[in-house]
Amino acid sequence: MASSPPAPPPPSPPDPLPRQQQPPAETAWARALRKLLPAGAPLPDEEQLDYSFSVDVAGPAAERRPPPRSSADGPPLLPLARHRRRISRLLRPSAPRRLQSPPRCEPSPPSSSPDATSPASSPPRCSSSSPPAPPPPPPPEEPLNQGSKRRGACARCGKGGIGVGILGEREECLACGARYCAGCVLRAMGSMPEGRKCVGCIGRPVADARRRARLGKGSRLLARLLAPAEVRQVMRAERGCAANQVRPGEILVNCRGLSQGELDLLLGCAVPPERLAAGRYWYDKDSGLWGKVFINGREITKTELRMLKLANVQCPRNTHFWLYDDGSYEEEGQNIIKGNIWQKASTRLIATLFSLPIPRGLKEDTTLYSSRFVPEYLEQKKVQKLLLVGLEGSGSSTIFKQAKFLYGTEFSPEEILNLKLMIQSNVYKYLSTLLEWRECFEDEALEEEKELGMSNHKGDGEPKAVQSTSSLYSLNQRLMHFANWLLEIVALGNLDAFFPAATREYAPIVEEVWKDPAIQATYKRKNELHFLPDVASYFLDRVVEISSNEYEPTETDILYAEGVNQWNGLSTLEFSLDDRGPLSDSYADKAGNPAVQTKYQLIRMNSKGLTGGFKCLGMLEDIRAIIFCISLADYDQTWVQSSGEPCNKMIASRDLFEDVIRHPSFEDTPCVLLLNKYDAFEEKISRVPLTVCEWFADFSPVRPHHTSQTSLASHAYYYVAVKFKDLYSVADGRKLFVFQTKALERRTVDDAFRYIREVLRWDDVKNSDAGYGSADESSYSVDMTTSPS
Ligand SMILES: Nc1nc2c(ncn2[C@@H]2O[C@H](COP(=O)(O)OP(=O)(O)OP(=O)(O)O)[C@@H](O)[C@H]2O)c(=O)[nH]1
Ligand SMILES: [Mg+2]
Repeated sequence: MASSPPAPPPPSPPDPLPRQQQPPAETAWARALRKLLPAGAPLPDEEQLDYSFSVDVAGPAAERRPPPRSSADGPPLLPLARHRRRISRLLRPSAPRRLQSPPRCEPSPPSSSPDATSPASSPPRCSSSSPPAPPPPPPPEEPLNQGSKRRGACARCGKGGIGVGILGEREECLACGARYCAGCVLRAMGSMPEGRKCVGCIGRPVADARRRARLGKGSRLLARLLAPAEVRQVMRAERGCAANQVRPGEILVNCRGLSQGELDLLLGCAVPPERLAAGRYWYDKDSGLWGKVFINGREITKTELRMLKLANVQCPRNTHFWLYDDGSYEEEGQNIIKGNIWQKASTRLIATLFSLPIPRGLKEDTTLYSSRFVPEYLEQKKVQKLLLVGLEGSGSSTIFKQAKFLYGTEFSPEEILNLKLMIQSNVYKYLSTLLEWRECFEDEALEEEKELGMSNHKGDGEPKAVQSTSSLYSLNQRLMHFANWLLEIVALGNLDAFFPAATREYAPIVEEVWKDPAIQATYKRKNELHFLPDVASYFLDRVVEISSNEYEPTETDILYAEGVNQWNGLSTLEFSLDDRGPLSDSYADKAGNPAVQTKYQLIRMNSKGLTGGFKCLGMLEDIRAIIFCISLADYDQTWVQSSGEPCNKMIASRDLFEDVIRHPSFEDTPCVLLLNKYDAFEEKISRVPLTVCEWFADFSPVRPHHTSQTSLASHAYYYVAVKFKDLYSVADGRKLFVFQTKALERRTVDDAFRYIREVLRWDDVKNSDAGYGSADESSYSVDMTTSPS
């Protein structure tokens, strides 16, 4: 898909003929019939015509989609962008009331009558204020003469089809494989209660493996025809409906078909296989591995291969391994143990993330390691593992990257390439956020103008002035085309399929959109734009440069890029803090003995990796400290929970924090809370009161007149820190260590790690019963101004 993206501006469906320009129906029938009959033969009466055969008529498209209406008539009938705009509004609690006024286009509930753009059985669509009368519901339609049609022809209307886009796209029935053009797909598939199936195929299974792989994945054609919310509904139905699930007899395990009970058991287990497809499987009871695949004489799956690569197992093609139940492996017949795939905790963690099984009791049976080869884990005893977590956008990856820069580990070419690709595709995410907000602001401006016009004409008896259709936030038509196309791709979650492969091609138009006065006016209101990171303009300003093939991210680019790698789940970094970097030369601490170098392993896990009941956390052994990162500037931001409900982002962070610290694996693990983005917090606090976050509702600083912004920020910072400390200690009197960072400033990150080192020393002393910890805990705070205790 990425290799052949559509050229911008995206093809819009060809404008249908206005009703009055259509040829009369009789003429069209007559012309079509004349082609079929011998020359000179008389035409039969209309009553004798067989209406079921397909005729290539230019007119019907006009019935499906009415001609574009002028603004005076009201909004167009199916403006996908309007749906998106409402989503943005949902996420914008501070939206002015007038924005909540009756939307111009509401998705109607499934039972409501359809509008003129769709047949009666099509999914709920946009209703207009005065929809034309709906056509009678069409009978279920079977694909016509499929066999006799040309390859790629529409199964309903024959060759060309009506409304086929420039791309000539087709939508395929998942059950029978009949393909329909844009003009016919909704007629042939109706309301798609089981997803993309002809009406006649409803209830039939999806047997073909290729089609099964497409279940629940959107298509461009559908995105053009339906609103994003409708597409999501269809995709949900496609994935979830009973008829589309794999049948037990189709799953052959060790040559035997499963029973319904066995299948239920499989799907209901703790780690059910995702996208289970029909086929022959094997299951190896000893190793716990299963798949279609050659370990212990069997070929392994792609995911397992990926996992083995991450575990640094060299897997050249056609190599045959023998894997023992303790995880050690050798090449078949060689009798030399090459390693142990479960040896590293990180491998076990990765396996969990991939939902792969891990042999039980491995932890207890330490003799397993020593019996075969010299264990690396003995080395790990010296390594202090630090788990770095935080909600998305909190700055944890920036802290991780700063540590990498600070403590001397270079980014590998592969990592840099990953970052490059990430930067390139992020530009499109930033632009799409701006485009969504532009729509909101445009509507807001037009509504305001309308209200103003109405109040000006109140009582003067004059007819209402014609409402303007453009505002400061309006884009020209060409850029609008691109904007709509981009937003549709984003709404479908298909962005990664298009970008960054297509970035070079689109860079000039992205630059044009970014520089357009409408987008610049939108960006000026960046304080209102949720989901737009501060770094958006930094990258958008250089979109042409960063989209080129030759682009090499600079150190600042790497730092500003959101994330560590594309996969962005788990990253590890080993370092030694006592190694003096250039920044720490001036550091006052001379107490540490440079000869004793403690090694640290920083394990950064993003919040997505924490999903699934936090089971991954249990896989992490010997975590010496948790570093939880929170963005202070999030107190007025909105976050969308996994349930789809919007909530305050600080509260979402608090909930994640609680989940992590209350995890049984970390009962005795010290925790350091990094309150990050203090720079942004300082700038924001005088503009937006801290009390907008309901958790901070009782924040009432004593504010003498001369109180500066800085001291207000520091008051607020202490208040937030104490809130978290109270939360932490409430259960069992544990002490939370808090430190303030501005992750973009390297020195603050260096200070944070040195503070963490002090915390670990304090914890060691406390645990060794030397009475050190009880003496004076706060003496281990590096700086009272940053570390409230
Ligand atoms: N102003 C400011 N911006 C920061 C700070 N720390 C990080 N950022 C920016 O905030 C954005 C998000 O930071 P990340 O480090 O990617 O956040 P994260 O926690 O890793 O988020 P995910 O990678 O999405 O899980 C990036 O654009 C950073 O450049 C800070 O201290 N101040
Ligand atoms: Mg990030």
